[in-house]
Amino acid sequence: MSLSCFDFTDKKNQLTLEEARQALLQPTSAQTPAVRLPLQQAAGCYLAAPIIAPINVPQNTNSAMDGFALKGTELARQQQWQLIGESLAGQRFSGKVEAGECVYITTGAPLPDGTDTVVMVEQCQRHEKQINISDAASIKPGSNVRQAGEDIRSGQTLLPAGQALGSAQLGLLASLGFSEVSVHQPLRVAVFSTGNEVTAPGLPLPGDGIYDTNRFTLQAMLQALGCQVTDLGILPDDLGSIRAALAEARHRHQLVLTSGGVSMGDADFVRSALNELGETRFWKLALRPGRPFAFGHLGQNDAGQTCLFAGLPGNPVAVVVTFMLLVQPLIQQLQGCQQRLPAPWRASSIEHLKSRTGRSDFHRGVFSISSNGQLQVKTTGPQGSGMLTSVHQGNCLIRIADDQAEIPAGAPVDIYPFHEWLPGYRGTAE
Ligand SMILES: Nc1nc2c(c(=O)[nH]1)N[C@H]1C(S)=C(S)[C@@H](COP(=O)(O)OP(=O)(O)OC[C@H]3O[C@@H](n4cnc5c(N)ncnc54)[C@H](O)[C@@H]3O)O[C@H]1N2
Ligand code: MOO
Repeated sequence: MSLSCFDFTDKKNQLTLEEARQALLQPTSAQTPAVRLPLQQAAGCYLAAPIIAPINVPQNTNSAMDGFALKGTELARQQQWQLIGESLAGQRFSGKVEAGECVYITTGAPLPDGTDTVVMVEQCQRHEKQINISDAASIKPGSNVRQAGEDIRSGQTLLPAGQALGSAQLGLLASLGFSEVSVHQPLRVAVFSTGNEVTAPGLPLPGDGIYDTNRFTLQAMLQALGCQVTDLGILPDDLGSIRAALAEARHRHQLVLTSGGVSMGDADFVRSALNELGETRFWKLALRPGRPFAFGHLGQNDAGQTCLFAGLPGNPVAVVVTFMLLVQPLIQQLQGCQQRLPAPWRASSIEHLKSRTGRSDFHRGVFSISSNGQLQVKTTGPQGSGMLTSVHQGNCLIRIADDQAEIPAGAPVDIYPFHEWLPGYRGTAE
């Protein structure tokens, strides 16, 4: 559908999740530039260039155990060896080992010339310079040895451009000797909450107030995606204040997120401010929770770049769901992530689930493996979009698709596991 002729007042003409994703991702393919960061600051970032291994890992063929290094073919025909020296991790034995000789070796030390096998100390008896191995014939030549380059070969393309950097990848980079890495610049994202009732935690709660939840869920999710986040506090329901704050924020950020004030109420000014400063690309989704969701841009920032904008709904669960399904893929694309969105899993629904055709419902669910090994799912209970405990108690979203009015008990349903979809996910203690 053409977005320029999209009728925002037409209730039937809401974008499906897939249409919204397409609209979010296509026109905004520009990725953040490459920067070099120390490994300690690169967690969550995406590689700007492939990583080619400059060395073998391990560098040398070395011992996997503390023991005695010898020539493996000798094990079949003798039980005694002459100890001629030692090879320690960081201090190798530089001589050559001849027939009938062995060298004491510690884990990680390079194998001396003339040896290819390590026998663990537990399998040997030592008498001065003589080493006896009673059951030598049962030990396989080549045992307890790690070959040079067996993990990473010099010249190998180890990681592709666009790879997300987590603990394993940062460890691999360090193992190759890199102290810095070229990544796409973390996206600078500003976060506001809006609403006269919204109260900062730590302050007394007014009689008609509600504590601000969304700035904190949003910041945690953004940080887990490696973004550079600015917390810009809470804005009142006032067009002038919202417009001024957004106009200011666009100069130092590439993306601005707000929550609340994006629906149909008299105090919902976010879209008006968006239209005055820049443009609304789309608003309103066939999605629950998450129907009021505005996406567009706030005009250009100081560097002449367009500052993108997403106005998320106020309800705390709608914030998490729309972030997971829409904002996250946008951020990943902007930060240079090459990985595709994970495919949903198929699980059997334990419960009868109801929805309405023409929109996608996302319930919070708990998946598990049944006694006969089948993936099954049930909801967390009541599904109000203000009930954030449902996200804490769940481990997935259950999707009741646009063309489904119900899911009978026992029928298959798509689920979106939080460990793949919810940035910064931590499970319940159970
Ligand atoms: N006539 C209509 N009314 C509503 C519609 C609609 O389409 N037509 N949509 C409903 C849906 S669905 C949602 S979701 C909400 C979202 O509306 P807004 O984005 O304008 O959000 P608010 O009205 O400002 O707030 C909704 C709800 O969330 C609470 N809230 C807001 N910000 C925070 C925060 N930072 N932390 C915690 N809780 C927050 C707020 O107090 C409200 O209870 O609109 C429906 N109405
Ligand atoms: O669609 Mo609202 O986003 O139910 O919470």
